[in-house]
Amino acid sequence: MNSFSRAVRGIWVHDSSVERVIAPQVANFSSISFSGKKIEGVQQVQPDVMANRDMSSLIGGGVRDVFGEDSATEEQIITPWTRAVASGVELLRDPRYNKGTAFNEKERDTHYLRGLLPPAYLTQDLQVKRILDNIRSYEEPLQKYIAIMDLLERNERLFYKVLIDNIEELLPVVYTPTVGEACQKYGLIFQRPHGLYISLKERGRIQDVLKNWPEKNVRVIVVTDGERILGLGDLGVQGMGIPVGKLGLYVALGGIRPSLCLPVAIDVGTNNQKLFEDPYYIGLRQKRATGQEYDDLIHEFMFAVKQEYGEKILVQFEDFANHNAFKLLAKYRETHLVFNDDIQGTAAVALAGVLAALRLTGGNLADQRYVFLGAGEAGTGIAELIATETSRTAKISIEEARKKLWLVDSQGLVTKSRFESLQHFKQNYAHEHEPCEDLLSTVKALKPTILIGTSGKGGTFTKEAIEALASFNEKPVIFALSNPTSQSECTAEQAYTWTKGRCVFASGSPFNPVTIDGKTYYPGQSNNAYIFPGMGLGCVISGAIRVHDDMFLVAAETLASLVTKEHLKEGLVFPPLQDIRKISAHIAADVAAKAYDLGLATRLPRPADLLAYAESCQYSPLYRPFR
Ligand SMILES: O=C([O-])CC(=O)C(=O)O
Ligand SMILES: [Mg+2]
Repeated sequence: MNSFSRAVRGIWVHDSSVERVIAPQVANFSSISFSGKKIEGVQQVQPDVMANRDMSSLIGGGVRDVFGEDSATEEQIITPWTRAVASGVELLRDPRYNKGTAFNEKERDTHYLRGLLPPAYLTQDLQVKRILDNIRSYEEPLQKYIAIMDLLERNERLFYKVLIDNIEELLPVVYTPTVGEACQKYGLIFQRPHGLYISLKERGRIQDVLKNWPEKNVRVIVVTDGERILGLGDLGVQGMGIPVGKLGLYVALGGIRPSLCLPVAIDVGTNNQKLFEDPYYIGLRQKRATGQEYDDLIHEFMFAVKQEYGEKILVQFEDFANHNAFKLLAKYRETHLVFNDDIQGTAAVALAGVLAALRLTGGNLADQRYVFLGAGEAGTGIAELIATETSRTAKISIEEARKKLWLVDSQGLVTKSRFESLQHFKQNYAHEHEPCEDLLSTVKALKPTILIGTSGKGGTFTKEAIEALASFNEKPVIFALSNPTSQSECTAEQAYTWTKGRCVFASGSPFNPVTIDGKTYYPGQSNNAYIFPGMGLGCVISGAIRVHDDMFLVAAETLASLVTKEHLKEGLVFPPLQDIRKISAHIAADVAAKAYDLGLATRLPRPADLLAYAESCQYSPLYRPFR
């Protein structure tokens, strides 16, 4: 290495504020550009350079040998990672560091930006306002989605600032319902790729693929195989929109820093005929791999991520079809830090909603009778968490507690007589009863106090069923949880109208307030976005190595406890989303405390004030000054 490149190493040591990692994947790589100049002959950074990285990003004690160079044996392949200070046009094109018109005069000089930007200087706040004005000018939700995701590709901090400052307005754009439409048209609207695509073509070399991801210190992965995207079914690899959206919320709602997040779409094909016919489809055009071939790919992935990122990598399974979702969770919860958001996250948010609703309707968990329309991941996940909490608080057996919860699937009421033909995850809820062929007859026969929709099918809470529910409950609780809005079991307006304004209503996707006869009702949003960002932050700050069900129970209790009397007076059973970062910090602190109590936390010593610690770890999207 010549003296010039040694000098460059010295500069790296002193400047970590604008550092970035670049990935010279080409075999003959021999130069990098530095401050607009080409530097020849730089091949490999000494591992000790990494010691000068921003170590606060290694929350909870990450591994130092992040590039795996120290530990590599002579036969092992290493990737010649190197870093450079970004400047000039490259700085403007780097979304992590770009500030656009918010670069000040001094930064424009120091970083070779003169002339590359128009003369005006805008504050970040003014940029936020400008972006909002732009987004609001689009009529179609999908146009808004494209515009804001485009911002993420240009200027990451501005994207998160816009999102964090305007959560209530923008959540429906970056998340349900619009993200559903975005996934359906993902090929058409495809611009720059987000996240990591792992298809059957990468079989046998998934770890190498992970090495192509520019961040080495990943702590949270959201992964889907695209088979059951929201209530929209199989969208193949276009399900990528979901991990990208969910990780956006990990950052905006939870405060996990963006560089720690990795969205993954696993592509094993699709059984969606429409996608085969779509010329713009971006995935493999083959039927879904199943059985051993499927299991092997997932297994390789699960072990590659642990190999690459260590024991404390959190993997969130998202939008897998029922048959795989339960199986994968059962298989990997023993060996990895994993949870399934559709089973466990949805369950925690629904339990929180029920706990808060009981403060409005009176009674306790054990007094309730529940009917679920839909007996898949969400339905059985919620049922099991409610049964667990009921068993714990009422001091009855879990079997007794389960008897209060009834499932209705496409064949009607789940009963003992159907036991043999039931999928295993429904069997705990096959109670003795006469057959009921649909929701209406079930509601009439069982007289539930709480009705929960997890069917993935829109319009399935019929007027007759809701009116029947309202006929024997003063304040019926109705949760229509399926997503996106088109799949919601009923609308907020229908629920309030059919119950003459008496119901406590929440839905998975947002509905606007409804005014009937001069009275306004405020529907709640029972979406797992209340839980997973805080759950993830709690795992990361405690260095948890496994997710225990009690961590979801505590997350639900914490969320419910944050619902105030004032919220309840308005009929709200969830706290306002605009407070979500605080809510997430509370959930994170309590989840972390539970992880410590259970001996699952590795970040030692345990911080004395976990809430203050959680808040101090939250990512801020404010621009940082450059030299
Ligand atoms: O993404 C959402 O809005 C909630 C969720 O996990 C699902 O519906 O699959
Ligand atoms: Mg989901």
